[in-house]
Amino acid sequence: MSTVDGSSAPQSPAESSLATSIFSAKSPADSDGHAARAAKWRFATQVVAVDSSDNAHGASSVPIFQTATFKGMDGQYDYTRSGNPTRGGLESHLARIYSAHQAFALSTGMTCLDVILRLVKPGETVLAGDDLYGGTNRLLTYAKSHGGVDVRHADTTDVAALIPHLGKGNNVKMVLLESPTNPLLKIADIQEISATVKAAAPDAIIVVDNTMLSPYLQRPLELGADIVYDSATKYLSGHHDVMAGIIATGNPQASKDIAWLINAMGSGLAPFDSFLLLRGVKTLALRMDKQQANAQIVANYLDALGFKVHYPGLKSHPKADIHWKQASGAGAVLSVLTDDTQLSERVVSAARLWGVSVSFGAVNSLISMPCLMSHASIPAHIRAERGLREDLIRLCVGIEDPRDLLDDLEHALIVSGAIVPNVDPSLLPSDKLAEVFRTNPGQWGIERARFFRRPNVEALIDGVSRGLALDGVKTIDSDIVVSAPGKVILFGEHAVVHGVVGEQTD
Ligand SMILES: N[C@@H](CCSC[C@H](N)C(=O)O)C(=O)O
Repeated sequence: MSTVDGSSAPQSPAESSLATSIFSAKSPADSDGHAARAAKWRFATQVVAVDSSDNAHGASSVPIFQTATFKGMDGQYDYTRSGNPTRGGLESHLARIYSAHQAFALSTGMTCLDVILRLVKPGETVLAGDDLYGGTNRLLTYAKSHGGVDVRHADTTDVAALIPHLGKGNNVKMVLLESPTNPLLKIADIQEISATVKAAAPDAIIVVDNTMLSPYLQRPLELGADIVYDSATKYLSGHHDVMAGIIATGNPQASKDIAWLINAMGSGLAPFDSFLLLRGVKTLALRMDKQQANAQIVANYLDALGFKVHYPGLKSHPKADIHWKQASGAGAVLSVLTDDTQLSERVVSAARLWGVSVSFGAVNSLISMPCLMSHASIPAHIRAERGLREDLIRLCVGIEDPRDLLDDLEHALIVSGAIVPNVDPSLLPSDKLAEVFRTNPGQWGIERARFFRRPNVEALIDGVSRGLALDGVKTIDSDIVVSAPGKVILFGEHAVVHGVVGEQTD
């Protein structure tokens, strides 16, 4: 048969019986045991293998049904607030990767928490951790002041600390956990807490905010949680180009309640955002592997310099054993203390490749000061009570070349005065130390300085890539009092920096 241009080349797709057999757009028949084999696919395969068969034309990507309404009275869909095929395709995919009874896509992580908190009635109690995201704390505070819910906070790294709150009189209806926590990377034993709570308060719901690790690294539904939620703005989407949240439920009752609330409240994710999120989810495993390898390198580097680093991938983490019992990776968020708030502000303002921004989980690395940004909504006296220090810096590691990340971070540490390169004060008589600072214009406002011999970055990277834990280089702390002419002005959540930071003179 000749084609439009007169050539005799066969049409594509070929007009043959083959088109009705092996090229069928429908998913392969189960007669060949495909479903059983697919059930064994590993996570990195599952996230990519999106079932897009539920569409009229066999589109290999789930189509965007950018519509608010659907015609007729007896179809599967009538109104996108109640359901939409694009969002449905995303939710079916997410239910598979969470191994959930059902999954729901919402507009943000906080929308997820708002929906979940509505399962708690006035007079009932929510027991939450004492290190948790600022927005979570804000919403819990509102539920208490305006919803009549009794909200209590306890140290979830210590299961025994929860028990006094679980007595019948306390009417605990929900226990809300993060692990690792944002931003102190504290670890809660999800399985032990679930078992302890269910024994003391059988009707209580265990809810886990799993945003810091995603279902790739931690699966709370398999550890006893009833409901898991993620800010999908973070690792699930991975590119900071969509706001979204995911609720995954572990049982039919939770699914029924959550589905009812989302429809009633209209908090379902829009069709185009559902398409963007589904697109991002496909590379979750690939991105997270690279991001957490980079995070381990950065954590080892800062640990080697003698900084106090919070990261479950470090042997020094107090609850690393609990973490590795329930998670398969350390994640890509770490936090570090400089012992000096103004010094931390200078470090953050001197970073260039590390973007000064809230949020985490994207392919580009971010640096922030939680007390001024993501956790600014927690009152200062409560931050202090909870050990959330003003000088804390949070690092959210992306997929860049780790050498560039370390170069940029080290530059910021040097020009801010946090570290002094290649100076070993044990070789200098004490009266020479002040001279060292006077000749290093970046050494402004430092009450303490760390001297270090720069770790061998290539060895550091090679070590992490070969799974070796590197011992840190020795550092020497010296207490030096130096005048502090530098100024850094920060407004609210964003570091708006005005300051003059001297150039490092070699
Ligand atoms: N202005 C926002 C700050 C968002 S913080 C986002 C993310 N959860 C993080 O931890 O960085 C607010 O006030 O919530």
